Amino acid sequence: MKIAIGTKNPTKVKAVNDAFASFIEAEFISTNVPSNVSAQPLTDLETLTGAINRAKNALEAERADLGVGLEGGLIKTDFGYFLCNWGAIYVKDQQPIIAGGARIVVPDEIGELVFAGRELGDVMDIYARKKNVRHNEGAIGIFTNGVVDRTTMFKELSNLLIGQYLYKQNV
Ligand SMILES: O=P(O)(O)OP(=O)(O)OP(=O)(O)OC[C@H]1O[C@@H](n2cnc3c(O)ncnc32)[C@H](O)[C@@H]1O
Ligand SMILES: [Mg+2]
Repeated sequence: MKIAIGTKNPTKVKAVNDAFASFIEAEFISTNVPSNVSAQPLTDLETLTGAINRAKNALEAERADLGVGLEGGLIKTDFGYFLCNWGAIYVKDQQPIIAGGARIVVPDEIGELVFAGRELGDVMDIYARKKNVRHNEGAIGIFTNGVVDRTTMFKELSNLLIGQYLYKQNV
């Protein structure tokens, strides 16, 4: 089976490889495809739509059997700004399989900059005085003191995806 992952971000690619390879034998290809939503999604619906679009676009771009999309966003609630993450598996002519990832609060100053138009990845680099946080521990890694990094978070999300995929194979 050929699996196309709609990103070149190493945290996402490693997460999907690690999670899926425990359960199915496949050739994994990572491919840069559009999410067809903004670079910085600001609602759950926009983030989820980005994940589904990436999965579908990856499948089509690579003529794969299965496409995977993972998307990160930031949402505003009455209790502050939260990281949000969504993922999708797309198989041709089937309803996408979807799953949500971890969400934690980030400081208001971060949320305000992102809602004013900045990308979270760029804001995090300035805030943490680091380079390329998005390809490493991620905002989630910074704000959990390294306990849960971006790869670990996306791996758990990928487990929710592959688990549902396997369940559906048997019904
Ligand atoms: O190459 P892609 O797959 O697009 O990877 P990305 O790091 O840009 O990730 P997303 O597009 O899924 O995330 C949307 C935006 O939110 C940022 N972002 C989301 N979660 C993050 C995190 O945990 N740490 C740092 N930046 C994050 C990210 O850098 C983008 O600006
Ligand atoms: Mg991006």
